[in-house]
Amino acid sequence: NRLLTLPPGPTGWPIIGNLFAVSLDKTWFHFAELGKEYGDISSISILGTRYVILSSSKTVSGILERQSAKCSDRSHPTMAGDFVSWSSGMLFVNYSGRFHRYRKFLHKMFGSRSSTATCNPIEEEETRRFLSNVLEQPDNLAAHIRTTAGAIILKVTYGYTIQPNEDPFVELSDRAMSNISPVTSPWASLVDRIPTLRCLPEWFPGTRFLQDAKKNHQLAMETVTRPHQYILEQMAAGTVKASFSSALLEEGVSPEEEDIAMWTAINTYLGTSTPLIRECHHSLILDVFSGVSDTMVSVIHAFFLAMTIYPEVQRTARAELNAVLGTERLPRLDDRDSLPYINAICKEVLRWHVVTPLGVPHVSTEDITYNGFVVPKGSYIIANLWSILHDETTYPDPEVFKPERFLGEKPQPDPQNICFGFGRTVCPGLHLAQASLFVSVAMSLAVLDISRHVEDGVEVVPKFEVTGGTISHPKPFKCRITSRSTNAEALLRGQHGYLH
Ligand code: HEM
Repeated sequence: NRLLTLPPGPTGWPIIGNLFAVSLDKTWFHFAELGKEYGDISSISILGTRYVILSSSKTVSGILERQSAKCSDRSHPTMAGDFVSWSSGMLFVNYSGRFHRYRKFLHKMFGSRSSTATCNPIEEEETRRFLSNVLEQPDNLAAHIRTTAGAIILKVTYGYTIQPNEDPFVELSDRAMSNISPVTSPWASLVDRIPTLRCLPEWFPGTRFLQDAKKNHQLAMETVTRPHQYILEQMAAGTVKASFSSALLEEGVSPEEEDIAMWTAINTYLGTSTPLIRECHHSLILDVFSGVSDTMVSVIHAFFLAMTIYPEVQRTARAELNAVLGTERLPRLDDRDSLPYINAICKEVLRWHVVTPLGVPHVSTEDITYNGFVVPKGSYIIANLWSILHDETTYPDPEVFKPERFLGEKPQPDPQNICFGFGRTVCPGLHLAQASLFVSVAMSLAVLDISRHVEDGVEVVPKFEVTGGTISHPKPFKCRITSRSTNAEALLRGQHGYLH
């Protein structure tokens, strides 16, 4: 149709297009500017690839949701996928039969609030352990958050309890992820563009990264197969604990399904920690799985930051906890429906600090038309979640942490419908993530007092600053954490029969 045009955007140079026009750091701010200048659907081109940026709920719903069948593919980076051997990873498989089976398995286990309910005791137990550790060593908050996120997901996925120090599985995945340099090297982008370069001989100058990639292959495969082996051994010995993997394998699966189950499990474990996602700009940096960049770690950290900056929110939350639960027990996941203010805090954390500000790019498998524009086949479609969740017409004073915006007669739109992505690739872990966040927030508020760090007798209000990258984290900040009351601490330690 001759009337259709590409979504508007800045004029680029021949061949390189807008290569040097896109800011690498916190690209979502730059894309938000594009949205203001060119409208809620805009586009740029880099080295022949078109990136279409959606900056409103309307465009996201019109394209990623209503035309989901045409735009649920992912990128297929040669280096990370074929070479370093993550090609079976969920974020790399094409929108195909294998992808559907991953989603089917994940949906079965985590597809609804009730199906994730089997994980509730794990979430509660690990959160109690987290709180005890924080009270013992409050200055190590960041490390405790990271350990807990890993502990929960390993137990949920494999029924495995991590060892307090130097756990072999954690160590293995950390090693695999930190060895990912061949994928992040600038050379990787060249191999992605010109896959035949992978055939260069080892003696060829500058090909060291190819050898490093080969070494990483072994490590990557071990990371995928070792936890799976652990489950099989536990099953054979009759000591297996209920988990995502055991539930799939105990049904009796064909070898092909077993392979899919193994990869689905690793997607859950590592994918939670950090989806391996392609950034959309020049150096084609891949933000990789690593304990450092982790969705749950990022959101729980943001909660502690918000409580430090906004003490009045803590006071209101405690009043609700006291009124609903009294002082005789700690909150549980069962209490979710009776604690509206705590739920509003969870929503506001997800809106205020957007963990994946640009989501995960979708790739179109055919031309898509929308509102007089054409999104050509093969385009990367990026939803600017940050722009949508910080749009001041939807969320007045977007930079202010205000849980009240989700209460009352006219609540503002629920950010959970945005921050987990859209369409057929919407985050399959969203129910698990919501449960984890609720239990951390409610139990932390019941047990801890989070206050500001005092320097020379003056309280320091931390700034809300975040890192760039596919998964954005709050920058390190100082806070003071103490026990809220001896009663709360006693409840945590089980003196009222709550701890088993
Ligand atoms: C606050 C926590 C989390 C946030 C903000 C988040 C966000 C996202 C987003 C935006 C996507 C891309 C959706 C799209 O294609 O539009 C995604 C995908 C994904 N998430 Fe999450 N996520 C979180 C927690 C989790 C958890 C707990 C799990 C594990 C069960 C998980 C597993 C995955 C997987 C496997 C994908 C890839 C889905 C696919 O390609 O089909 N995430 N997540």
